[in-house]
Amino acid sequence: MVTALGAWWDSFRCKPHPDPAPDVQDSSDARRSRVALVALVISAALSARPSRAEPRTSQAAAGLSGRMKSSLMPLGPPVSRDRIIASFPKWYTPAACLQLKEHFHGQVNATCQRRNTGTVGLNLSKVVVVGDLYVGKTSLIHRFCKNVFDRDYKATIGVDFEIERFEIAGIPYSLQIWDTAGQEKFKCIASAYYRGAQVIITAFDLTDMQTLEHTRQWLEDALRENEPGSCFVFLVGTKKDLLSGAACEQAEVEAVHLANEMQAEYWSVSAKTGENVKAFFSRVAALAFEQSVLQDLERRSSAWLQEWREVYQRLRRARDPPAWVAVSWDCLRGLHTPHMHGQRLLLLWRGDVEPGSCDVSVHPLC
Ligand SMILES: Nc1nc2c(ncn2[C@@H]2O[C@H](COP(=O)(O)OP(=O)(O)OP(=O)(O)O)[C@@H](O)[C@H]2O)c(=O)[nH]1
Repeated sequence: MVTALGAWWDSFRCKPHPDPAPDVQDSSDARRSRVALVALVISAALSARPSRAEPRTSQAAAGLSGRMKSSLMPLGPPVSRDRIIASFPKWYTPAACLQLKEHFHGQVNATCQRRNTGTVGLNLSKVVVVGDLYVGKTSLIHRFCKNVFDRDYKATIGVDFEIERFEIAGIPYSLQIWDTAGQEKFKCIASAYYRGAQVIITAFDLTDMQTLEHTRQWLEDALRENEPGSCFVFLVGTKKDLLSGAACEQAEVEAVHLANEMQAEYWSVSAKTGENVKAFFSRVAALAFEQSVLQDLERRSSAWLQEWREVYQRLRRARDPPAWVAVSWDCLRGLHTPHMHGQRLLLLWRGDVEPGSCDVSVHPLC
């Protein structure tokens, strides 16, 4: 049935429809003669089929069944426990943070619970770490990704990157973390990798306030390669373990001031002791994830609205409106809109549900 609907939809979309005659019996007649109610039955096939990979149990995943869930799960081992983010990680200081919310956006929560996140452009965010040489960029990344600390300095040549997997609100998500060289002679190589960053981390050494000043230039260079307003910016003071509490607080006052100027979120960390490192990257991941989901929802909602408008216009003009119309799965969410009342039709099939992964049937009730 799905194939038949798909074929019909192709013909409905591709072939020109006759223009409406002035006295054409349009959908209002259809409305009078037959109010069609449609019931969708999405069959138990959803839950009956075995999943490809058993996901890690999490709150959001627990209520979901079978095929749809598994199609969103990555292949490979489950993410480690400390990469599972169920609630929104907190800021370091409210004096310089990107947002004060303690929960995921309502729409993001709802989308994740339905497992209705898209797949394109959502599963991975690019993070670029910049700053002077020797401030501790590589050490910060290695502490987080490998849980190691090397006291010997080895300069980064050009760039390097790590991919770190998370599960956020039940959805698999990864950060691609780019470590760039701080040495001037490698700057032109590194800057070629700034493009497409969703997050820019500007690092400085808390024991060397000159490196804080230089973060302005690093940020400017990184932003130049990206769309205005498209990146989250973090300012990170490293080597916290080398300062007394009072000295750290003093350095932070200056750093927070600059962070506000840069519209950045501020964090103090130590790669040596690991202090704040996980919390920091969890915050980065959660903010990037939330933004990706919201952007994806926006993209998709404009796509389905466009599609629905097109279908609706054609139906209004059609001499002999079809009994069934195939529209995208996302259009289902528009069914309760006033546009739909009295339409004798409906729907359902969308390309990104795997063919055969669920049975969908439509029952006109009267
Ligand atoms: N005590 C202490 N030392 C640190 C910390 N982070 C980094 N270091 C040391 O600082 C030095 C420089 O660290 P790197 O991570 O290599 O610095 P980098 O910013 O990546 O340097 P480039 O690759 O040249 O840009 C190394 O000797 C590290 O061991 C820290 O949190 N505490």
